[in-house]
Amino acid sequence: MALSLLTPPRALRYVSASLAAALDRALFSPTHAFPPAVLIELSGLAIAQIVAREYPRHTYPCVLVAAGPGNQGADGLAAARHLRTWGWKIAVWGPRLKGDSEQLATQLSHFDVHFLDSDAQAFEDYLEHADVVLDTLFGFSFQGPAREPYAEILRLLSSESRIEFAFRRPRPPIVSVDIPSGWPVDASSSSASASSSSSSSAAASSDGLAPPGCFTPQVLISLSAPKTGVRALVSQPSAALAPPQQPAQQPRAQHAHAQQPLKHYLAGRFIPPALEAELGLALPLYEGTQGWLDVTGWPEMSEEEAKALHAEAKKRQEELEEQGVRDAEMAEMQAEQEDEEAQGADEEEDAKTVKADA
Ligand SMILES: NC(=O)C1=CN([C@@H]2O[C@H](COP(=O)(O)OP(=O)(O)OC[C@H]3O[C@@H](n4cnc5c(N)ncnc54)[C@H](O)[C@@H]3O)[C@@H](O)[C@H]2O)[C@H](O)CC1
Repeated sequence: MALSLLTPPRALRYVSASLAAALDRALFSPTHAFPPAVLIELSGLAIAQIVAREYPRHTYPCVLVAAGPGNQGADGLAAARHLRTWGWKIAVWGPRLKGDSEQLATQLSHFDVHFLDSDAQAFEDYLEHADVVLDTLFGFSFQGPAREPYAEILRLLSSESRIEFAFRRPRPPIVSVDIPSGWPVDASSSSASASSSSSSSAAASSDGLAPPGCFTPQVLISLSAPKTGVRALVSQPSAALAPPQQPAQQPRAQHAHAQQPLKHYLAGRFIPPALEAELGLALPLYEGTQGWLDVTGWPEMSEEEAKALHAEAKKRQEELEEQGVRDAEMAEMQAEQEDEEAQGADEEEDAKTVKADA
């Protein structure tokens, strides 16, 4: 099959948790030299832009950010800072922030952000005020089942656990990053085979997509590449019917989130081409200057397409490297030629001076 990298298929290649972790390690390594804080900022900016696009401030003025203990929590805090500077009201629930997250929390403390107490009750109380929940609890390093205090937050977010609050405002829509928190990061092609990673005694979710005891988000933002654990969620038939480029803008009070088709975005436009080729990621092309891409309804890439893209990416990389070597050789030859010319001019000048002196 003849495929050109200029027109990659509108299809997605899923990665396992171990491949996602290998990608992170490579990006952070001296070879690629990305400090985690830089990638967290880039991810945070894209996440904030997507939240702003899907949930405009006039209708969804208050965002509750659930920040986990790892880098995903830091992504959420970076997004929170951007959203705050753009005018959203922000509350953060994040009981164990360390490293980059601690620094981001310090930054946020100067932006009039409301930090909730670390108990689950504080989170539950604030759910009544929030218009959107940004779920940045766990990313690809999650290994279920969730431990407290996170397990209780996941229970609060799962629709079935909200029945007792039916007389209150409906649960706000949830934006999840990489993997809805609580879901297994690695899964086969069917949601039925996804093992419970949260409350093992909970019933299956009402939409049949989420593993038992887990919630289904309205928006999913995959960073770098979608993880195998979201296959079933992303490929649900209603997702394919979602009109592209149309944000979900119903007022919060009427937000029938359970019926909303999932919006799926890809962000993380920072993967060096050589690394993409090396890991066989077969990433789609981003548009213009945007750091995110709406991939709602995109099907899974076939093995054949992935192999063809991988081969082409490798070939292109080799060509770039060869071109680089040729450019370097040309530059060296040019520099040598200039040196020789300069030396010749000096000798000519010296000869003239000697002649004049004589
Ligand atoms: N290349 C990229 O796309 C980038 C993605 N980024 C984001 O980073 C996360 C992955 O970050 P990492 O720190 O490796 O892991 P997590 O955020 O998933 O959290 C690990 C953290 O959670 C604890 N933990 C794990 N399982 C449990 C559990 N069952 N109960 C309680 N706690 C648990 C664990 O101990 C750690 O403390 C990725 O998803 C992206 O969101 C970066 O921005 C960089 C680039």
